[in-house]
Amino acid sequence: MLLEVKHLKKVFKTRFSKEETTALVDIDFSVEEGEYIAIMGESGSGKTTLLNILSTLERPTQGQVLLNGEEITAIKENQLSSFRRDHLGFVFQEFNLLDTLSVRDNIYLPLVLSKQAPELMKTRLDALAPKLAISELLDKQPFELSGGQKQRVAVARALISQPDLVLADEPTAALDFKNSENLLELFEEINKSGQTIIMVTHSTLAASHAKRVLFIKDGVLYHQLYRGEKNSQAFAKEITLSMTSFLGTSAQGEQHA
Ligand SMILES: Nc1ncnc2c1ncn2[C@@H]1O[C@H](COP(=O)(O)OP(=O)(O)OP(=O)(O)O)[C@@H](O)[C@H]1O
Repeated sequence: MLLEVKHLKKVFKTRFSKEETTALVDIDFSVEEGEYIAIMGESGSGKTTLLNILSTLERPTQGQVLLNGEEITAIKENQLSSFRRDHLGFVFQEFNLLDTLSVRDNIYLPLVLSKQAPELMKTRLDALAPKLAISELLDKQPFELSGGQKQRVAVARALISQPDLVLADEPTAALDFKNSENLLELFEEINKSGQTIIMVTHSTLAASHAKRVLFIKDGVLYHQLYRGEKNSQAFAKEITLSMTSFLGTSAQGEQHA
């Protein structure tokens, strides 16, 4: 099993008050290599907290996360950044590219930080750039790119270290419909080539491209759907029905996928 999430609980305590918020009550699931999972839930349901724990940015109050059998929730503070660099790839809503670096250097950054040889960086980028349609963009600066182009560069940066797991936080939220569709197709292709992906999203459309959707409510995983052989339109309908019946609301986010 690639990822095992065992009985995660997260309680936030505010420093100056006695108030506590239980963001995650008891979250338990596992992920096989090659899966593509979307995590959905209403605002405040605990999605970001869960993703932050999987990213090792946040520690759980109770429970464990194992990646390839290694307990990542127990990694020492001073080893966390190198762990993240070597094993995880991140794609964020706001791209998080550094404007002072060229596109190429942005993509190389995780490998520069882990002191990889320049030849290896070039070989990896030469293989990735055509797949992501960014070959023409490598010498530009991020501020010269459109949102869709920036997100493809961010995906290249996430993939260049050949991570065990790509974690994406609302990756289509800042994109228009067409660029969202392009990014979701790209994620599907990347997944087909073997990359495991976990994506948090409000968007039914985005989730409908995944192979499995986990629904979280009030810090509990209470439902999941498998796509199976369905196309994304049929799966989107099923997700909407689940959202409506289980969450008591209709799915959000259709305006920008
Ligand atoms: N650092 C923190 N300190 C205190 N409470 C927090 C903190 N982070 C999150 N929470 C609380 O934990 C609960 C879950 O928040 P979380 O951000 O995980 O939800 P979410 O599903 O990602 O929401 P959204 O979709 O709006 O991003 C909320 O009640 C939130 O207020």
